[in-house]
Amino acid sequence: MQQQINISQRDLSGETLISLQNIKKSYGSKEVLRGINLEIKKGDRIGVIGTNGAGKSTLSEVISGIRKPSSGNLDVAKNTLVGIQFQQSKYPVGITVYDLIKYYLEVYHIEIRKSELDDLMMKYQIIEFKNRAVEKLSGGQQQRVNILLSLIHNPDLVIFDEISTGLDIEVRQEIFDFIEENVIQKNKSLMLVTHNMNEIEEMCNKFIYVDNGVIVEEGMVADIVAKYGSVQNYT
Ligand SMILES: Nc1ncnc2c1ncn2[C@@H]1O[C@H](COP(=O)(O)OP(=O)(O)OP(=O)(O)O)[C@@H](O)[C@H]1O
Repeated sequence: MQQQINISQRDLSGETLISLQNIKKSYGSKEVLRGINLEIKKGDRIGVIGTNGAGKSTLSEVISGIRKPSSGNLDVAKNTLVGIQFQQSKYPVGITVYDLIKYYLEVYHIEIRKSELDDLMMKYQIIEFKNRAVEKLSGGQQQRVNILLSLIHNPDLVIFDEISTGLDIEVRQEIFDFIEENVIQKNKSLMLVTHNMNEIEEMCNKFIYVDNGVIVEEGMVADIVAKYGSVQNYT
């Protein structure tokens, strides 16, 4: 049977950036998303919780537009820019950090002064290895590059998938401060896929709990904290 997929960029009502209705995604015969309904509004910071294999990364990839759903409706408000930091990234062999960043700047037509770019690379603590090939970096160094690239075009919605993997405490704090300043304080939207409940409490105002390809619970982080003392106690 032919499944119906509708993906459209259009004017959405109010503050809605992205709307998913009955989104399903299968890999072969395996149905990984089984009917997701979700509305992402301007300023929403949604923590995505769930067990391994629940479908969280697949959902992130569908929302970012990089993976096509098998069926359902995906509406994106006109001119919405999305950024995504993947859990695992592979770049062309031999390309340097600096050339990769310059490539992203060109693709998004972003004009930035050399001094600004140096400041940014300093903040992410990647300046010292900017001329090294990306595949030669450590996991944490690559993660810093991935996070920088997910935010470089100043997206309306940014999706982080296990953002803290490989980051030491000091770099993590720098990056979280940058996100606070450039995403949270600017009332932009974010989705944070994580197994770390403290991160959800720190960065998110909403949460969804994904189990076996469906959202089984959703609500406000403040309500969870009021009821259970912390998000940690809720899960
Ligand atoms: N490209 C793919 N081809 C086939 N199966 C896939 C593919 N990507 C993911 N899967 C399968 O889909 C299911 C959901 O995977 P997904 O990565 O979306 O879950 P997740 O909730 O993000 O898991 P985790 O917490 O372990 O990262 C898993 O069983 C996974 O093996």
